[in-house]
Amino acid sequence: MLAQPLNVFKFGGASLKDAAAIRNVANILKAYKGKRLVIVVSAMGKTTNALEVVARAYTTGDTETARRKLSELHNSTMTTVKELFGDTPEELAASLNDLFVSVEWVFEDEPNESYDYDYDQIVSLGELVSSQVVAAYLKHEDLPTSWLDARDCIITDNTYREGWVQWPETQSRISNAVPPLLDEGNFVLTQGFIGSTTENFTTTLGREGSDYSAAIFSYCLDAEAMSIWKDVPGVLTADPRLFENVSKVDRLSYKEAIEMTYYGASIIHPKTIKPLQNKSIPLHVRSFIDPLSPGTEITSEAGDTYPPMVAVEKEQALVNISTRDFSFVAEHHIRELFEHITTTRLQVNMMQNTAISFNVVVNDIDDRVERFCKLIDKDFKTTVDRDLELITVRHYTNEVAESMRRGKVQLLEGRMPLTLQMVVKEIPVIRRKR
Ligand SMILES: Nc1ncnc2c1ncn2[C@@H]1O[C@H](COP(=O)(O)OP(=O)(O)O)[C@@H](O)[C@H]1O
Ligand SMILES: N[C@@H](CC(=O)OP(=O)(O)O)C(=O)O
Repeated sequence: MLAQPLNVFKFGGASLKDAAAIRNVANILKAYKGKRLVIVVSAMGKTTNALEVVARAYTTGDTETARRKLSELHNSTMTTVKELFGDTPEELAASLNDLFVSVEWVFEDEPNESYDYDYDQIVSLGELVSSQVVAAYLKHEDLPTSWLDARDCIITDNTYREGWVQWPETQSRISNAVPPLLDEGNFVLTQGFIGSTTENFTTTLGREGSDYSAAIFSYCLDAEAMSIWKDVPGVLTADPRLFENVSKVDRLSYKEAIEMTYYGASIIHPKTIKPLQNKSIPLHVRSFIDPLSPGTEITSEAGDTYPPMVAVEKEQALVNISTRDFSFVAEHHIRELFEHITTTRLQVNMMQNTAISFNVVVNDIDDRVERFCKLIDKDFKTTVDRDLELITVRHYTNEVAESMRRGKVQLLEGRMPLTLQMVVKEIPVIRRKR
C-alpha cells in the first residue's frame, strides 16, 4: 500500500510568541489530526535575539549578565508553560530545566577560540525549548506527537552559524527516523534552525533558518507540500512594516521567490526555495491569524506577470576598493578580492567597477568588513560607508523607483531588465538653531 501524502508545516517565532499564540497553533493543527504531518518550530517570539545577547555576554567575559539573561529567559518560559497548562507538568519542567542547565555548564568553561562555535551551543537552546513546550502542549490537547531532535537528522559541516548541509547523510537519517514515527499515527515535531556535525557538535543554519530546515525535511521526505505559517496573509508586494498600500501576491514562481528572498524579502529564508524547486514541492505561505485563507502558493507553474515588488535589506556596507598604485582593477585583482570575500564570509549583494575601483555592497555582520579590509590592505585602499539600505525592486516602474528614492541619498544604482537595485542612506537632518 502506498504511504499517505505527507505535509511539512513550519511555525516561526511570531506564531509561538506567547501562550495564546501556541494555543492558536494547536487549534490550527486540530484540523489535521490523523494526517501525516511533520511540524518544524522556531524559538518562541524574539528568544533568539535574547540568546544572542547571552552568547555575546559570555564570550566577552561578562558571565554575570549571561547568567542573568538566561535566567530571565527560563522564568519567562515557565510563565508561558504555566499559562498554557494551568499547572506546570513535572516532566516538562524537568526537561526544560536540563536544557537551561546545559547552557549554564557552558559558562563554567572559558569561551572557545571560535565565537561562532559558542554561539551555536548557546543560541540553539531557543528551538530546543520551544519544541519541548509545543510538543507537550499538543499531547495535552489530544494530538499525539513525537518529539524529534533535529540534530540527529540534519547533518552539517562545521561552519558554525552557517552550517552547510551534508545532503546524503541528512537524507539517510531523515528517511530512517521520520516515517516510523508517522506510521504510529503521530505528528512529528522537530526544531528548525539547528543541526549537528557528524561529531555531534550543535550547529545552526543561519538566522531565520527554520524555513530552510522545513524545506530540508520536505525534500528528504518527498512531501506533498510545505506550508510556512506567518503573521501576514501571504507574500505581499513589500514588507508591510515598511510600506503602505501593499497587496498580496496569490501565486509566485520559484524563480521569482528566490530573487525576492535573496535580496532581503525576509518572509522566506533564501535557501528555502531550492530544495523545494528540485522536487517540485509547492510552498504555501499562510496566515496563522486567518488559517482558512489560501495565502500565497509558490510553484514552477505560476505565471510571469507580476506587480512591482520591493525588498529591503538593511545593515549594508558599501566597500569602495581601489588599487594603491592606480593600476586598473584587473581579473587577477578580482580573483584575489573574492578569495578574501569567501574566507571572511562576506555576502555580496551588489557590485560595480570602474577602471581603478571596485565597489561591493555586503551584509555588515560582526567585524567581517574590518577583517576583509585588513587582509587586502597591502595592495588596496578601502573606504567603507555603513548603515545603508539595499532596495531591490523587481518589475519596477519609474514611478515606484522614484518613490523609493524620496528622502534618501542614493550611492549606487544597478538596472537590469526586470530588476532595479539602489543603495541608499537617510538624508541627514540639519535643523536650524533657534
Ligand atoms: N514581501 C513580504 N511579504 C510579506 N511579509 C514580509 C515581506 N517582506 C518582509 N516581510 C515581513 O516578514 C514577516 C514574517 O516573517 P518572519 O518575521 O520571518 O516570521 P517568523 O519569524 O514568525 O517565521 C512579516 O511580519 C513581514 O513584516
Ligand atoms: N529562531 C531562529 C530561526 C528562525 O527561523 O526563526 P523565525 O522562524 O522566527 O524567523 C532565528 O530567529 O533566527
